[in-house]
Amino acid sequence: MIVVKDLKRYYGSGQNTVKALNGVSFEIKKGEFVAIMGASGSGKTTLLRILALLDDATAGEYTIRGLKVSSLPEAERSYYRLTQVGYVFQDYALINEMSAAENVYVLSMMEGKSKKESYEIALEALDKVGLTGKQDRIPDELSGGEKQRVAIARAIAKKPDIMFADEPCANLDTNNSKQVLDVFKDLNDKHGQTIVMVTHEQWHTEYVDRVITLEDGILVSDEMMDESGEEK
Ligand SMILES: Nc1ncnc2c1ncn2[C@@H]1O[C@H](COP(=O)(O)OP(=O)(O)OP(=O)(O)O)[C@@H](O)[C@H]1O
Repeated sequence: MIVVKDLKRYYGSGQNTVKALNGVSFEIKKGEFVAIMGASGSGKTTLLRILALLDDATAGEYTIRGLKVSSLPEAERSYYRLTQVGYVFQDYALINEMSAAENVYVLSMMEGKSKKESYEIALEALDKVGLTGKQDRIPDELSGGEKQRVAIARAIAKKPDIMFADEPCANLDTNNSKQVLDVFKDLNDKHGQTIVMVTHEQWHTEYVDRVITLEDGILVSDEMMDESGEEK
């Protein structure tokens, strides 16, 4: 589904060049739940942002379902990003003045769907993340884990090809982290949602199929996991 070939992302120039990604290649199959791990500064967020079309690579090739997205014109990249890619941020990125349902359906409405249809899509997405009945709460009336689940609902409402999550549990305690990871696992198991998640917590590997580890912008290991989070 995703094919990445010799991806590079350099910041700055000359002696100050930072090689955030220095030639990374891998493939991700449809329906996989993949964790990207590695020390701080190893290039995880840089990689995720390029895969989600939020940033451009300096060099290399990137295809999604055979479509060479790395060389699409910006208008098409932007359309693809809006309609096909789900992204979950560390800090939820919810709009405080809007209810949970409104936060979820704002994207559907941007796509031109009616308010009624968008609201129904939002309720279905909130139901999938275990937030039935909380559609009218604003973010301040929700726990951190619930806020992140609203953000996940917003991401899945557009039925994305792929969902990306950048340290989605970074601001959550263990209990809320488990609820969020259970939602990802459920979406992956029951709906075959392809998920790529950056994390630095070893115990999160219990939830995923595969762990890709980066070190200084290079892929240093790519392991399949069994149910207990051990390498197969
Ligand atoms: N906009 C930028 N300008 C310059 N250097 C950057 C920029 N963004 C990231 N970097 C550098 O690129 C390298 C990789 O950063 P990145 O954020 O991808 O790492 P990370 O593995 O996600 O780290 P963390 O776990 O701390 O979030 C780091 O050396 C970082 O300082």
